[in-house]
Amino acid sequence: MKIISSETMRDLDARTIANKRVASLELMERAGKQCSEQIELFCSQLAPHHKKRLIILCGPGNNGGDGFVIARYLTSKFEVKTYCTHKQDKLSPDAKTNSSKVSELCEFEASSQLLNKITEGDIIIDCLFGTGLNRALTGEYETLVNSINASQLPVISVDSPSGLLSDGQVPSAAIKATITLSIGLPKTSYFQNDGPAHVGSLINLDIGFSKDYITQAPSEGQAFFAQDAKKTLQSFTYNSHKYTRGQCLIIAGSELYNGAPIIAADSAAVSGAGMVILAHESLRTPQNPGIICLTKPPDIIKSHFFEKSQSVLIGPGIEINDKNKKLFTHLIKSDKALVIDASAIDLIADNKTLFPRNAPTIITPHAGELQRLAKGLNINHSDLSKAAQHIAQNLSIQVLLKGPQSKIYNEQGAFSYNTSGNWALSTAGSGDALAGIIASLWAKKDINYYEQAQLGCFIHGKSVDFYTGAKRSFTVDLFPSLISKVLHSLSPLA
Ligand SMILES: NC(=O)C1=CN([C@@H]2O[C@H](COP(=O)(O)OP(=O)(O)OC[C@H]3O[C@@H](n4cnc5c(N)ncnc54)[C@H](O)[C@@H]3O)[C@@H](O)[C@H]2O)[C@@H](O)CC1
Ligand SMILES: [K+]
Repeated sequence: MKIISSETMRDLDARTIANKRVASLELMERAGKQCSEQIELFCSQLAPHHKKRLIILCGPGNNGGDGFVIARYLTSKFEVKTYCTHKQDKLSPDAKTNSSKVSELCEFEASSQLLNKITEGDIIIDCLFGTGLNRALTGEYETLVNSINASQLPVISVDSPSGLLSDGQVPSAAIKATITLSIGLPKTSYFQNDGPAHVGSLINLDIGFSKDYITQAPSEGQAFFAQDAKKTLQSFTYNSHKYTRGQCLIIAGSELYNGAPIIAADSAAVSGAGMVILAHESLRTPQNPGIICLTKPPDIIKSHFFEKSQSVLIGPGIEINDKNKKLFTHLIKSDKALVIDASAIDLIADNKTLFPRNAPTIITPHAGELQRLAKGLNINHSDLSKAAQHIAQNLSIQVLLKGPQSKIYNEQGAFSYNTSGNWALSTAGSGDALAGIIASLWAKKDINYYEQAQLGCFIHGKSVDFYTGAKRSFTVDLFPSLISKVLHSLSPLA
């Protein structure tokens, strides 16, 4: 999905309204309704004893207007308190209209009391400022935002965490959101400067801007959202069988790291491939008995398992020894779609003359692995994003640079941000699941490999977004069931 500037977003709003495609109040109604659905969904995932009392904070502009619509939709379902910073007659016209529909539920001109009020609730809905914020927050706003951040309460920001400027800078204070509900299209501020540290999980809400306006809007980059995932997830036909669904081979593990292959294989098996073959070094078995396990296979490259596989994943938990070095060179020379993860990434530099390959390749490094590879290839690695782009173009491969906002570069150096996931992913074994998911999605011929890689990264992140327990208690054995939940949310036919 296209990322646009806040200025372009305002222009899109204005054109839509001026050309009478959709009335401004109707746009606000759609925004508020969809936000309230997402808030309800968030509440449904909380522990049963959680009181779910909502505090909606509304500013003077249309961002506040969205808040009044949300209040109207949610008041019959939750205990809702709505506070507005301004008097009703000082609000923007649409905010005023919507405030009048809930005026008996709302306290106006409440700025000075807000500090005491926020702790009367359990979830804060931030509708103070959206794309109209044009300067740093000061005075009471700055104090309020700092107190909200210190409150340890979940905050759902509508369209933008209040205080985040359109270039992603936070000159004074800004809400550190748990979730940001982006209205219309994602804005540059989410991805630049201080943006990533403030937006939390991103969800984009399509409120029905006309397709031609969106096409004409200048693009500031690409990001992958649930809407993209829905379009990219392939469906299978009634006569699918295990071979048409694809076969993927996973070469992973060592005596020491014998869990990594299990996580990768179990994640691959639930992501679409009809057959998953695991070649590994220990007697440990995956959760899924359908996975074919080859323990210490003598020469996997000569086996029919290799021949029949459309994709091969190499890396999770492998030891760098002569046998694996030789195997790696064979794989690079082969015509298989390759997913290269973990310590196998370290073997690329010695094989750099074998690139570009004749088949799609993706590497999935975290920052440290990318730095090592860049060093090995004599590429400047002071700026990791530039190094990733350089490597992608030079070797003609895809590079998935893992991090809080993972980026996926294609062979031409263009990239897209992933928008799912949270810090629960920062646990050992998480990357093995990601590599397994992508290998599974790549176990097919004639697909758009770049789109499928983005889909894989999105599914992986969304799995932990769907996890309803304490984030710190998330363990990687939960990936298979969560992946299945994510896929089902993307399509009832998944
Ligand atoms: N028709 C539309 O334009 C739609 C707008 N929508 C919502 O409206 C938002 C944009 O609305 P607006 O353009 O009214 O802008 P905002 O509601 O973001 O804020 C504008 C107001 O904040 C004041 N302000 C700006 N910076 C400030 C600061 N640092 N300290 C104190 N006050 C400050 C301005 O003077 C103005 O009164 C979007 O982010 C979105 O949430 C949605 O309802 C969809 C439709
Ligand atoms: K906001």
